[in-house]
Amino acid sequence: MPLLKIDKLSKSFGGLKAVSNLNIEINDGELIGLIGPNGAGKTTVFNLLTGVYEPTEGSVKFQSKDMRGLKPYQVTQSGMARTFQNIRLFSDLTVIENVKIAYHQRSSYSTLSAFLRLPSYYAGEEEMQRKAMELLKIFNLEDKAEEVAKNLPYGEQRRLEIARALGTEPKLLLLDEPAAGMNPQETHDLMNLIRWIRQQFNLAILLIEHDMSLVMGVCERIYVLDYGMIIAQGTPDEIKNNPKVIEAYLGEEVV
Ligand SMILES: Nc1ncnc2c1ncn2[C@@H]1O[C@H](COP(=O)(O)OP(=O)(O)OP(=O)(O)O)[C@@H](O)[C@H]1O
Repeated sequence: MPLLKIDKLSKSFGGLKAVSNLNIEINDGELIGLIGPNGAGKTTVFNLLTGVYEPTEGSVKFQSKDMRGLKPYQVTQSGMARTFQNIRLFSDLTVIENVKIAYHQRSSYSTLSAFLRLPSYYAGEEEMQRKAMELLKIFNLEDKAEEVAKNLPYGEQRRLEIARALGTEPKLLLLDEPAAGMNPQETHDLMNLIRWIRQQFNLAILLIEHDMSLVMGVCERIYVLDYGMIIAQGTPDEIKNNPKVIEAYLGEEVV
């Protein structure tokens, strides 16, 4: 069984079919791209996967489990984490608190032990602090641990958002335009980071991105959406040379 199986998924908003008859499969550890013009339906796919929207039709199976009706926090607990096109951090909390919240979503100690401040609560807290610091080190943010998130430069906020998503220990990470607003050097560093994360954390990644150097550089397979429908899928080379994709999205200059 694939890690994720999207089967004939559709979503309508009134008369608009934002996603139409979508079929996608992702296996363990794959790095997959989802590209297409503005308004093609890419973020809607993420919202369908993460329980923000209910599908109009079709199904999503993740680790063989039917995801229908799950709330976003239940989707996170089941092992799928995401970042957002417009960064969504807890902007008034510190950097480390942002990551610890993610671990709390997965915490092993009970609410009762937290309430009663039992030893298991303190052990859990210490463990979380340690793990959160480790993550911050990986993302080169350990010196910023006690800074308020909103005071970080843009590129660091993006990295923190990815770190926080990883704190929930996902098997599938959904990245929505992680390179948006980054300069070429930051985008290049992000490319290496994405590759490294996949290996280090042993997870699959589904990446929405308009920066073609990033998508073509890291993805093994790419799905192309246009008007809510998949118009092509294949390796980066196949996608670059697909006439339908060139016409709908890439233009002549990429070829
Ligand atoms: N909650 C909503 N209500 C009504 N229409 C919506 C809603 N969410 C998305 N849409 C519409 O669905 C279509 C797909 O939008 P979506 O944001 O998924 O596209 P996208 O491919 O992510 O675009 P972009 O690359 O610009 O982020 C658009 O026409 C959008 O206006």
